[in-house]
Amino acid sequence: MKTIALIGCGAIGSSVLELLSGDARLQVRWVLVPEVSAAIQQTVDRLAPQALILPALPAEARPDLVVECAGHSAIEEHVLPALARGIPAVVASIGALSAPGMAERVQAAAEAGQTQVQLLSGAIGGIDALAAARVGGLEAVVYTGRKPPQAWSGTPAEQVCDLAALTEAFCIFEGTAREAAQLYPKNANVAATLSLAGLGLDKTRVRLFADPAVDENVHHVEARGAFGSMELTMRGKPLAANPKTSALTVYSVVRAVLNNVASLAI
Ligand SMILES: NC(=O)C1=CN([C@@H]2O[C@H](COP(=O)(O)OP(=O)(O)OC[C@H]3O[C@@H](n4cnc5c(N)ncnc54)[C@H](OP(=O)(O)O)[C@@H]3O)[C@@H](O)[C@H]2O)C=CC1
Ligand SMILES: O=C([O-])CC(=O)C(=O)O
Repeated sequence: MKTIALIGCGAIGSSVLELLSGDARLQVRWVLVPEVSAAIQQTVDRLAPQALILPALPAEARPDLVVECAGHSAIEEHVLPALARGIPAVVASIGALSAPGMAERVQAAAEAGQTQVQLLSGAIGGIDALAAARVGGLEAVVYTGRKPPQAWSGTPAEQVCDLAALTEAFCIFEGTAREAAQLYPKNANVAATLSLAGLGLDKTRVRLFADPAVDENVHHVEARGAFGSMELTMRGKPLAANPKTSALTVYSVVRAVLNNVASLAI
């Protein structure tokens, strides 16, 4: 049986616990969160009663896999130390790698621990195709993210428009994937993922829209290069517990965990 340390127990983490509970091939033994709320305690009691809820992984703990679904700060706080100790990790908060030097630090920690960090595809598809296309050479990758106005609450979008009063789509951001990931840490992880798979954080063009006409998180990707071209639209249903986050992100985390314990991985 493989043991897991889950980092974060919010909209994604609690749904991941739900979907993994009862699988005899694995056990979530640690849930790492800054503070234990009553809601988290109840969720863990119900879905992973054997798990310890802690602010950090104890020095003697040795999970087979660390699963991050917490937020950008969790990379520095939990993922880097785990990798350096030789514990493999799967990561959802990919935008964290847009901070200066962070992608290099993550790689160096995995090398020091002789292990591997897997950047999850999360809410977007086509990462396999884009990463393969990069081998032949890419010319352009453009990402457009479109979410309902309330998904942008508490973000810098509030400084450029009145979200509640929008009657048509409003472009809240245009720039590079690096800038998008820094400005919108809870909404532009997909932009970072596409750029790390493809043309890089500084050459991937990004536009973000608050759009009252949509009730899904719509991700559109256009890429061209030596391979030919691709165009992809994902219409992700948001999680009820967090409208910023698409349900597919949960399934992507679960897929990665199950691939770790399966005899046949896909
Ligand atoms: N790759 C992708 O496609 C996507 C990636 N994401 C990433 O996943 C993250 C989580 O999303 P979601 O579950 O919807 O967010 P929520 O806000 O619902 O949950 C976040 C959880 O993580 C905890 N947390 C925050 N910071 C830390 C930390 N440093 N260490 C441990 N736990 C921490 C929070 O605790 P508390 O409430 O006490 O702060 C909370 O339990 C997003 O912030 C984003 O970075 C999200 C969507 C798509
Ligand atoms: O879940 C989504 O639709 C995408 C998202 O929040 C992100 O890219 O950070």
